[in-house]
Amino acid sequence: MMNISFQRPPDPPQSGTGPAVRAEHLTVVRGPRTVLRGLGFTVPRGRITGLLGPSGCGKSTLMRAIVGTQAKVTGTLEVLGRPAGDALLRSRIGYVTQAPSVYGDLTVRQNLEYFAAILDPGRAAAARRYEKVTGAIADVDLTTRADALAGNLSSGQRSRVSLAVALLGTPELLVLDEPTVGLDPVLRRDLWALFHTIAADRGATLLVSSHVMDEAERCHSLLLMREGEILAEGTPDALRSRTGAATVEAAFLHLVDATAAKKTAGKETVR
Ligand SMILES: Nc1ncnc2c1ncn2[C@@H]1O[C@H](COP(=O)(O)OP(=O)(O)OP(=O)(O)O)[C@@H](O)[C@H]1O
Repeated sequence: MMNISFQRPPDPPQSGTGPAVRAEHLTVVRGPRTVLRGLGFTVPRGRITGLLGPSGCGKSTLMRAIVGTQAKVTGTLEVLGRPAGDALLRSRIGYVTQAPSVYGDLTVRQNLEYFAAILDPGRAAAARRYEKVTGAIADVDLTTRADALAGNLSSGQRSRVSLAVALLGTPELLVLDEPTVGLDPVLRRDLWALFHTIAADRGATLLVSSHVMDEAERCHSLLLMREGEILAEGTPDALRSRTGAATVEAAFLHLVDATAAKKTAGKETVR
């Protein structure tokens, strides 16, 4: 278990200039479907932004577009001041997919050493790599399991190995696709505390997706998504007060109803 206690999100220092991510008229087509439709939003730097919405609404597709691995993206998508997918962004972004990308037949340390050698190759860098790997393992609280085979870890522990890999490059932007899915409440709390430590200590920007609305309260700002569209963006407090709702989940439902009513009214006017 990670040795960090959770507190209400402090405001970390802002780093860089301009938003970490800026989208305008962002559209993504997958197969025969338009999965994201004309999105416009920003992700502030140095903060934790939650990308929340029900399963299938397009969160993973949006994250893939941001990290530059999604085809058929049109519109404007700027990441850390450059066009998404720009080669210069590769070392500045850490991306953890839903399926932990670790080698089950290597130990935790060997997994990290493998990726560290890609990022920082050569004998001369061996001491630096050792320090980075040891630090990343400690960051995700897996020091006591460093010599365990990744294939023998729980799914939550494997997710944390993936996160440690993403931390190796000291990324400015960390994109985490549903990192807490399937974790017990204690691990979930500890992982969120780790996200806050990363944002506060490194000034990193975190974009974290979840389909669980109660994770909203752990974020500095939110993007609420549904059916390929952004319903709203802002702080949890702002979203609650804008909708008069007591919780972000209630605010989400309010926005869903309001959007549906607007669409119906639009259709009636067109007829
Ligand atoms: N390769 C594909 N071809 C066509 N449609 C796809 C493809 N992959 C995903 N989709 C569709 O795109 C939509 C968005 O999927 P996406 O994985 O981005 O959603 P999500 O919000 O991340 O879902 P979850 O929370 O379940 O991971 C879904 O309706 C899905 O069926």
